[in-house]
Amino acid sequence: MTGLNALKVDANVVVLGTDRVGKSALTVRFLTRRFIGEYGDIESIYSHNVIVDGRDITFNIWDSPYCQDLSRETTLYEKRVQWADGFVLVYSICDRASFNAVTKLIQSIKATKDYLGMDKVPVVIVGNKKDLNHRRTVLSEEGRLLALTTACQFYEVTAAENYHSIFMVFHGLIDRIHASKSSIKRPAGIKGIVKSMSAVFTRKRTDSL
Ligand SMILES: Nc1nc2c(ncn2[C@@H]2O[C@H](COP(=O)(O)OP(=O)(O)OP(=O)(O)O)[C@@H](O)[C@H]2O)c(=O)[nH]1
Repeated sequence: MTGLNALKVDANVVVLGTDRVGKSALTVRFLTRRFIGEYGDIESIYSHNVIVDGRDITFNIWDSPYCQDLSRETTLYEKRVQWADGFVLVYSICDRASFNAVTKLIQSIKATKDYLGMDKVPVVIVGNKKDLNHRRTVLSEEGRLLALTTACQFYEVTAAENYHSIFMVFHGLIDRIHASKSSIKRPAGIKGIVKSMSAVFTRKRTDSL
């Protein structure tokens, strides 16, 4: 059973970014492989099951609208940070302000995690709307540098045109979530305590022979 459980991964992912950067487009593209032009202002949590390399992965994806004043919605914001195993932070390559907002979000996620005494959380930075290269105001190098200095992953994508790169975003994140979950040492349950106690006594008995 342990072997089977090791192949099951549950991942809570929060998608954040300023308005109109393509958060819903990206989420829906990953869930359905489709691009639907307009999505409305709905805050939703989607559940999506995929099997990759024999691993059964359940993504719970929280697509949430942006609130400029993070302090105004502190409780909800903290709730998201507590709930999340990982973040997808989206900006548009044609919108400098959305890129600056991602920089602020990284700092505020880190600060909230520290404040709540929680472990570091995996973050993927996504520059969307790569198809609008002629209107680009944020260089790829800037995204890459931000990721490098904040220990995040980085992708540039076009949610409007491409499924594969969106797939890479979520699967890159799941690998990191999996790694960070397996590195957390869980406190031994009662079974673990009984096991280690009996190991000590068995050793003693053998030692005294
Ligand atoms: N050209 C282009 N347009 C895109 C792309 N992704 C999304 N869009 C468009 O950008 C607009 C905003 O997309 P949404 O997915 O609604 O963005 P959002 O971040 O969820 O927006 P809010 O609901 O305001 O938070 C829509 O008109 C989309 O059709 C892309 O890769 N390329």
